Parts: sequence; structure tokens; C-alpha cells
Amino acid sequence: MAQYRIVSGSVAVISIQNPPVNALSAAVRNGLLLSVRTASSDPLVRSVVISGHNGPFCGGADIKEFGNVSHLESGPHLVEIFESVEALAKPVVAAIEGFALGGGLELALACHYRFGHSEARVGLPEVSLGLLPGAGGSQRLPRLLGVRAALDMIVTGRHVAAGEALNLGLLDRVTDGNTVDAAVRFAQSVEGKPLDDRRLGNRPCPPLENIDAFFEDALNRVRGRARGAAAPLACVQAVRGAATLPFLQGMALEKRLVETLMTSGQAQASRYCFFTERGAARWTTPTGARWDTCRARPISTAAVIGIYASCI
Ligand SMILES: CC/C=C/CC(=O)SCCNC(=O)CCNC(=O)[C@H](O)C(C)(C)COP(=O)(O)OP(=O)(O)OC[C@H]1O[C@@H](n2cnc3c(N)ncnc32)[C@H](O)[C@@H]1OP(=O)(O)O
Repeated sequence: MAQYRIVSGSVAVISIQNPPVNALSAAVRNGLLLSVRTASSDPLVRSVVISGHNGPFCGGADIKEFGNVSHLESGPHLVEIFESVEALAKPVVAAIEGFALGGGLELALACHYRFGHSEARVGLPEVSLGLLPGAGGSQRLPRLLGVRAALDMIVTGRHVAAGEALNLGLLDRVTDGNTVDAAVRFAQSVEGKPLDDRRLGNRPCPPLENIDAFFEDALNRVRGRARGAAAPLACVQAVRGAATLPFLQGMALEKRLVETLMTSGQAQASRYCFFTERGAARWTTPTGARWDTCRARPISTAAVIGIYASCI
């Protein structure tokens, strides 16, 4: 769901509400798009703030929906929502508390300004799910940070703390106080100001010297570390698209790459690991012992069972 309210007379505050991490499920996507359209058509609304309900901004696309076509299709695609956010004729400010990860950061990148709490962190961790940022992140982030910093974040998937994000230019402001209140005050101060330059889809990537050599080298380094994983290499290809193609062509390349990755065995296995790791953390023995409270026994013998071999 997305909650919609008007504050200070002219600011529409859209709050993503899907605990515990405010993932972008079909219901949230429907609510977000409806809220953006409502804010766009209401003449009393002059600016918009997007935040997460009760803490985290957004943990990204709803991973539970991946591989489930009927869930995915029961809400608009993230790309469509983010295009409407970026195209809005009123300033949109992301108010980031907790974390903005994956599609959550891609949403923030579609906003015209980004405010973060000093303890917030942001990142594009899709690579660890065997994917790449497939809702415009691979095209907007390099346009904001430049190719080197964006490639590093996208290929490693690392979480970046608010202070570093501010230095990189990923956040416009960081506050120790109430992020939504600060974002609302700021949104009011930029009402009516031009937005063209704030739309990352309108900007070219900052120029890079010896672009071919740079990406050749990046591809070799990433291939060396990837140990057969396809996603990190696709990330490099997508960022190269951002550096060399107009925005819409880059988006088309990103779409082709993510569609291929999404159905791959590597992505399915990574999703399985994601949920199994969390399930294992909850597991207890009948006596109440948990993995993190009991003592490990020494391993004296190890064996591989159930190995599957195929001959071609
Ligand atoms: C077109 C393709 C585009 C894709 C764009 C994407 O957005 S892909 C998704 C990118 N996002 C991520 O990879 C973030 C994954 N989540 C995390 O890293 C962590 O959960 C967190 C957000 C940092 C929060 O960590 P914390 O330790 O506080 O909580 P848990 O990890 O235990 O998670 C709590 C429960 O929430 C479930 N969950 C977390 N993220 C998602 C998600 N994105 N979608 C669906 N569900 C998610 C998690 O499974 C836990 O639930 P359980 O029932 O306990 O398993």
C-alpha cells in the first residue's frame, strides 16, 4: 500500500507501507502509481515527498514475487512508476530513513532530490540475487555519480552509508533530525523551480576518457572475480550502455539484460539462498537452542552426498 496525505497546505507525502522492509509488492506499486497521479492532478499540491512508513524507506522489489508472473503482472512495472515520478511537473523529494536498496534506491534516483538520515544506507544489491538494477538504476546512477563510482556500487552491490553517499553526490542532504519534516520543508522551498536538470534521465553521463579501454579492463577484472556468475558481467555491460547510449536506448539494453538474468538458474538459486539463510536464522531445536546461541561441534569427517552429474 501507499499512504497519501497533504501536509503544510501544498506538499503531498506518499508513504510506502509494507512491513517489515516496505518492499515494492504489486499492492505497493498500484498505490504508488495512483498516488503519483493524484499528486500530479491536484492543483493544490505543489511538491511531493516520498518516504517509507515506520522507518525503512524501501528494501526494493518484492523478491517473493520474482518467478511468479501473476503477482508481477497484478501491478504496474517499476520502470513505468519511476518514469511517472521523474516526469512529474512538481518537485519530488525522497526522504530516506533506514535503507533504500535495489528498487528502493532506483525510486529515489527517479526523484528530483534525495534527503537521507545520517544513519541511513543505500545500495543496489541486485547482483547478489543474480540480477542487475533493472528499473533504471543501471542507467540513472552513472549519470549522477559518474561511471567509476556507479560501476563500483552496482558490481559489488555494497551498502553505502549516508556520509559516503553525501560525498559521492548520491544524497543531496543528510540530517540527524526527522528526515520527512526536513524533506517537506525543502520541498516547499523549491516549489515552482525548474526541474529539467534534476531529471537524471535527461542528463548525459559525465564524460570518461579512454572509454573502450576502461570497460575492457573493468570486464576483465570483474570476470576474474565473478567465478562464473553472469550478473556482474551484465552489470558492466549495462553501465557501459549508460556511458555510451542515449537514456532510452540504455533502458532498452538494461531491460534485455535483466530479462535474461531473471529466468537464469543462477538467479533462482540466489533467491533460494536469500530466503533459506533467513529461514535458518529462525530455526531452533526442540530444546530451544538456536544456531547463534549453541556451540559448534568440531567437524571430523565431511562427505558430499546426492551429487548430480549429467553427461552430454
Ligand atoms: C526488475 C528487477 C529489479 C529488481 C530490483 C530489486 O529491487 S531486487 C531486490 C533488491 N533488494 C535487496 O536485495 C534487499 C534484500 N533485503 C535485505 O538485504 C535485507 O532484508 C534488508 C532490507 C537489509 C533488511 O535486513 P534485516 O536484517 O533488517 O531483515 P531481514 O533480512 O531478516 O528481512 C526481514 C524480512 O523481510 C524479508 N525481505 C527482505 N527484503 C525483501 C524484499 N526485497 N522482498 C521481499 N521480502 C524481503 C525477509 O525475507 C524477511 O522475511 P522472512 O519472512 O523473515 O524471511
